[in-house]
Amino acid sequence: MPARGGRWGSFWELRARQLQRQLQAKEERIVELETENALLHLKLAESREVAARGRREETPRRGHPSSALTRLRRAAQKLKQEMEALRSSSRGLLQSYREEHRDCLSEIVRAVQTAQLHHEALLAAWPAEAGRLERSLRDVTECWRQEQRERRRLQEALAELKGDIRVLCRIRPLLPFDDKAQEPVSQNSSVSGGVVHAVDDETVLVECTRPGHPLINKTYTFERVYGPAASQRVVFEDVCPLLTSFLDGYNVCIMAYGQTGSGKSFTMLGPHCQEEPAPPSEPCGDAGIIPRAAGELFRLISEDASRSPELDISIVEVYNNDIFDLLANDSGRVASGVKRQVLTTQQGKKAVCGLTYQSVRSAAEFLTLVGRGLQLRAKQPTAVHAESSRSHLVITVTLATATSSRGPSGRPSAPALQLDQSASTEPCRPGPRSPATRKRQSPPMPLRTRGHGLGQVAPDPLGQVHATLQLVDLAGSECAGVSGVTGPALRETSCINRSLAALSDVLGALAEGRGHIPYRNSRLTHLLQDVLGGDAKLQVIVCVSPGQRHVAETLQSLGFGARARQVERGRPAPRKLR
Ligand SMILES: Nc1ncnc2c1ncn2[C@@H]1O[C@H](COP(=O)(O)OP(=O)(O)OP(=O)(O)O)[C@@H](O)[C@H]1O
Repeated sequence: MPARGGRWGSFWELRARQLQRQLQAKEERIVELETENALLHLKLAESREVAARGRREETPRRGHPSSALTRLRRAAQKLKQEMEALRSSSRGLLQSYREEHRDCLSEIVRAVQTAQLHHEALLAAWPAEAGRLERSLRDVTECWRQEQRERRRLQEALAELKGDIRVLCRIRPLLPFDDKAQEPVSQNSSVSGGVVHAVDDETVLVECTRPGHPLINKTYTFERVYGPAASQRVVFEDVCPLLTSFLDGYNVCIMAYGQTGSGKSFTMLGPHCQEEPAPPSEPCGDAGIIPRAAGELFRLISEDASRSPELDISIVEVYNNDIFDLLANDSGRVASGVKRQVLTTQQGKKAVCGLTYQSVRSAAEFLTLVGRGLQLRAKQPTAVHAESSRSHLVITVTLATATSSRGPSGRPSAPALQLDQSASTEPCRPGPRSPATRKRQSPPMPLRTRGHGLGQVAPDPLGQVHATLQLVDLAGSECAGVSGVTGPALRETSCINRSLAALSDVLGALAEGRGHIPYRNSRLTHLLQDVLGGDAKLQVIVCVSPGQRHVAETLQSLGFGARARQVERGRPAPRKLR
C-alpha cells in the first residue's frame, strides 16, 4: 500500500488513469459495437429490401413448382371451404326438409284420421242412405214406367177409338246371306253395314248413301220399333194383350208384312218354321208369336175357371191367288191342300166355303195342326232366301163359349150363305157336319169341315157369339230381278206382288175414306176383308232387312206400315161372350 501523500496519490492517480483508460477503451468498444450494430441494421434492412423485392418479383412467375403447389393448396383450400359451405347448406336443407316432411306426415295422418272418421260415419249411415236412394230410384223408375204405360194406354185408347191399325216394325239382324250380294257399304251406314236403325222405341231411321243414288234419310214412327237385338219374347209381350182381347170377345188379327227374307216367318213361327213350330213347353227359345200365342191362350183359359171357351182352328194359304185349305184331307184321307172359295154370309161377312176346322184342347194339339199345315205350305228357294214362302198363310182361331143352349153339334146353326159372285166359280164342297166329331174324335184330332164356312165372326141365332184370332204370315214382296226366279216361280212372284199391292191399295182407300174399297182385287184382300175394313183389332208387324241392298223394298214396306197407320175404322166392339 502506497505511502500517505505522495505515494498514495500517485497510486490513486495511477488507478484513475488506469480506470480512465479502461473507460475509454470501453467507450471505444461501445462506439465500435454501436457502429457494428448500425451496420448490421443496415444490412438487415438491405436484406429485407432484397427479400421483399424477391417476393415481389417471384409472384408473376408461373410454372414454378412451389407457386403451383401454393395455388393448388389455395384452390384445395377454397374447395374445402366451398364443400364445407355446401355441407352446411345441405345440412340446413336436410334439416328443413325433415321438418317439412314431419309436418306433412302429421298433416296426412290428421287427414287420414278425419277421412277414417268420415268413412266410419258414412259406413254407419250408408245402408240407410243407399236404401233411401234405391227407394227413390225405384219410385222414379216406376213413375217413369207408369207415365210411359199411361202415355201408351192413352195413345192406344185414342187409336182404338179411331179404329187405328197398330203397326209395329221389326228390324232383323244382318245375316251371313246378306253379305253374299252386298253392295259396297257407304261410310255413314253405321251399324255393321246396316242402313236401317231403331232410333228409339217408336222411331225407325233409314239412312243410306250410295254412289249414283240420291241420299236417303227418312224416319218413320210406329207404335213400336224393335231393333235387331230384340228377342222373340219382347215382340210377343206386345202381342199378348191382344190374346186377352180375343178371349174377351174381340176379333183380332196379327199380321206379318215385309219383303222376302225380312223375318216374317221367324217372327210369326220361329226358326225352322217349315218343321213343326216349337211346342209351347219351350217358349223361351226362338219360338215365334204363333207357338207362344198357343201356349198363352191355353194358359189364360186355364187360369179363369169362369171361362169355358172352345177353340177351333183352320189353316189356309193363299197361293197364286187361290185359297187352299191346309187342314183338309183328300178322299183317301191324305192331307192335301184343297182349293176353297170365299163367300159372303147373309150378314154380309166373308167366309170360306167348306173350310176344315179342328177343335183344339191344348197348345200341343194346336201346334201339331199348325205343323201339319206348314208341311203343305208352298216354299221355293230364291236367290234372296233359301226357304222362301210362296204363299200367304192365315191361321184362324175361332172362339166359342160352351153353353147348354147349343145345338147337338156344340156349334151354332149356320147363317145363310151366298156364293160371292166375284169369287171363283169353282163349287165349294161343304163337308158333313158331324156333331160327334166336335170333341172326341177317333183317330185323334180327325179333320172336320164345316158345312158353312165361318171364316169370320158370325152372329149366332142362339145368341152364341164367336170371336176370331187370325195369325197371318204374308208371303214376301220381291223383285224378280233380285230373287232370280224363273218359270212357275216367276208366276208365284207375280201373284205375291199383285196381292200385296192389292192389300196396299185397300189400306190406301181405307185411309182416304174412299167410297169404294177394292177388296175384290185379290183373294187375299177378299179373304181379309172383315179384318181390314171391319171391327177387328189389327196389328201389323212390318219386318225389314237392315241391309243396304234391300233398301228400296225396306222403304216400300215402311211406307206400307205408315199407310196402314192412317186408317181409321171406328172403335172395335167386343162380342158378348158370357
Ligand atoms: N230377328 C231375327 N233374328 C235372327 N234371325 C232372323 C231374324 N229374323 C229373320 N231371321 C232369319 O232370316 C232368315 C229369313 O227369315 P224368314 O224366313 O222369317 O223370312 P221371311 O220374311 O218369312 O221370308 P219369305 O217371305 O221369303 O218367306 C231366316 O233364316 C231366319 O231364321
